[in-house]
Amino acid sequence: MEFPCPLESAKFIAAHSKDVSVDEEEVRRVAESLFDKASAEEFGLAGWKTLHELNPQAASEEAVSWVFLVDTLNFSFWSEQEEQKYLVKYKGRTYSGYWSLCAAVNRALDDGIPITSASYFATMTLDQVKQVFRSDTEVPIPLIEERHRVLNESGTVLLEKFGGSFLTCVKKSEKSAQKLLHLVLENFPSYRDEAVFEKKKVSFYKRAQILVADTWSVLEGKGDGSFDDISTLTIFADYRIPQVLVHLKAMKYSEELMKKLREGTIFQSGDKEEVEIRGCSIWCCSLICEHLLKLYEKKGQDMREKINAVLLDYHLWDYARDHREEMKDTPFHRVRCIYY
Ligand SMILES: Nc1nc2c(c(CN[C@H]3C=C[C@H](O)[C@@H]3O)cn2[C@@H]2O[C@H](COP(=O)(O)O)[C@@H](O)[C@H]2O)c(=O)[nH]1
Repeated sequence: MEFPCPLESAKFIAAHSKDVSVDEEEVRRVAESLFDKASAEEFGLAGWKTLHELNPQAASEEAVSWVFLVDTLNFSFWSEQEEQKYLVKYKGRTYSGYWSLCAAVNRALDDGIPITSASYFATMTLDQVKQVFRSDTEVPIPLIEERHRVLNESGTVLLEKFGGSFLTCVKKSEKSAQKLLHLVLENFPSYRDEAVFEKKKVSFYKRAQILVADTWSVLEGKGDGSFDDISTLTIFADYRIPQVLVHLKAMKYSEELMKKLREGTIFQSGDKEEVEIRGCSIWCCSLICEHLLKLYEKKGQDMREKINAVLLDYHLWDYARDHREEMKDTPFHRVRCIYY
């Protein structure tokens, strides 16, 4: 099975894109604005645990299983109306979007449901999935049937090929992020996030790459998670990163695309506009990373251990979370799919 490289795909898409463009001047400005932040503690790997209370704080096999379960379901949390959305209350706080998924998982674990165990989610019924991911509003979690299907599929593969444990799959990657990425793509079909653009097969692999990144983070970059090639991953092309890149002016949409987005058009996975938005986002962030490293080099600092697409992505994603209000006039693209 052959898997296109997401970075090469992104370069090709950006070179042929009609409705989305990367502004090199603004990319440079964004890199400069990130310069001081990039050397701060919370920009680093430790932020994954210290900044987010719902993430596992351990680096155990159970914590790795939590990451696998969550990233298998890490897609499509946006709601048609901002005020009518899926929410989950957990330990006195109300969570939305991606964090509502994590809250529901932790709520299930507290209730004694072994939701992170492959032998459980391989044979979960639709009703059990509805119960575990029940909403605290009238709005259910989107794509519940697809979530049920990918849970059963992924759990079955884990049991059949990796003894029920994702850590076994991680160990087979022999501390290579690229090897783990390919093991995930070969074995778990729901992670094969690909499209055809200008007659060429292209890839984004958003969930597969974030699974590798979150595994690196939960293992704190140590032991089985000390991937020496982690910087070969790209950012994860979801629907928030493009929104924040446009907000920061590093990426631009044509008038007609902006109009469609403002109208709330729902695109299909693989549509030309969707592919251009996702490919240009990956390409734009690889340029921001490049500029950031150059800025540090000029200062005689080698930051290759500290700056990579994963940490830039985490930072931009958290930024988008913390700047919802300022970003409300910048639309995000809407696709209902299991890839992001
Ligand atoms: N590019 C990128 N996309 C990410 C994440 C995460 C969560 N990762 C965090 C978890 C632990 C670490 O601290 C990471 O920071 C979720 N998503 C995607 O966002 C969308 C949900 O957005 P909203 O509706 O606003 O919650 C949806 O497509 C989901 O798949 C990320 O990190 N990068």
